[in-house]
Amino acid sequence: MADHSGAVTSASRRERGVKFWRVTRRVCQLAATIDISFFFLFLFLGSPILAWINVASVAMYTAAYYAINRRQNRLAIALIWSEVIIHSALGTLMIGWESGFHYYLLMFIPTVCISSVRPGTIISLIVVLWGYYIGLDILMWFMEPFQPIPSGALLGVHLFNLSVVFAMFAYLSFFYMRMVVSAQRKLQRLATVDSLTGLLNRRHGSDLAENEIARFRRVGHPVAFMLLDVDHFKSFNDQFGHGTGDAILTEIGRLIPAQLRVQDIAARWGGEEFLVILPDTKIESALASAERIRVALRSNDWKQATGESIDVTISVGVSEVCANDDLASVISRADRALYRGKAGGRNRVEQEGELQR
Ligand SMILES: Nc1nc2c(ncn2[C@@H]2O[C@H](COP(=O)(O)OP(=O)(O)OP(=O)(O)O)[C@@H](O)[C@H]2O)c(=O)[nH]1
Repeated sequence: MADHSGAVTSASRRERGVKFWRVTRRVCQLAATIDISFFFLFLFLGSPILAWINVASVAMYTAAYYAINRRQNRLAIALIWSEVIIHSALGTLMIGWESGFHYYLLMFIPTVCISSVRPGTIISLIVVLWGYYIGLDILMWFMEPFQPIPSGALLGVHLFNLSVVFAMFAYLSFFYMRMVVSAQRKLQRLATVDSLTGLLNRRHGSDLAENEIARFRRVGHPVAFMLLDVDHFKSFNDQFGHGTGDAILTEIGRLIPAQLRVQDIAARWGGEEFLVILPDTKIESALASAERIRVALRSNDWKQATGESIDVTISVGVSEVCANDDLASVISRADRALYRGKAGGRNRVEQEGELQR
């Protein structure tokens, strides 16, 4: 089987990138809105310089927003970094460390970590940020702010800045958590599901089959197995092409579970071979299920599913787990029954040991 892991990794990286830029665009909108409210607040407080700094900030966030829309991502990042670095420094220098403008610098830590840059770059950026933050802190120990505002207003600005940074941290953490959970789900799906049929893949099917055999040993509830194989499948490939062959397998992946109970487990076992595990099922009921599947395939509208006027049939071998069975032995009995079905003319269900139909 071809190794698609490289393609999968780059696809998930691309998707992570798309989400990252979507969030960054939202952050630009939010930051611009906050800066507009700061403009009016500082005008009200009689600090026109600080008010006009916020106008410049709104312009930078708007430019960054449109840069992301035009996929000029480097420009967008440069604008956002510059805005936060300059604005937090100017706010601190003008009205003091207590203004809390420096908290915005801390936002870079999660932002840098969830962007797609290399670990070495992340560490360097965080070290530079740390130096800048500490430098600003030390500077403010030795100098008075250029344009102090009344202490009540200073407290208000401090609390507002602190709250915004809290909210942004929460938002980024939530976004990151959602990204991790969705990546985990995708990986789990890739590791357990057959991409063509949507059924479980062989490895996961084997694991669940082993579990059922272990459960049989523990509690003694019956477990039945079916091996299903498409008849003359090669001829469909040869006559109509691999695409039609794939469409047949996909349709079978839809038809088999439709005939099963929720607790039954269907897996793609090989190319055109499927395994069904029926927990709490004696062989008689398993034969009835197998027969239902056989009839459902036989009477399916294959023209609609594949675009070709074809008849698709399957042969099925059924076995039931007995004492001292392992996966190999119970599958091998189903396989022998399946082989008898093929030898007996195909399109039939066979039980281990004796002829069923
Ligand atoms: N289109 C398609 N073909 C597959 C896939 N996996 C396996 N095959 C083909 O399935 C065919 C299986 O052929 P055979 O093992 O000879 O079996 P058959 O033609 O079904 O004959 P019987 O089982 O004896 O009825 C081979 O030609 C494989 O190339 C797949 O994912 N897609």
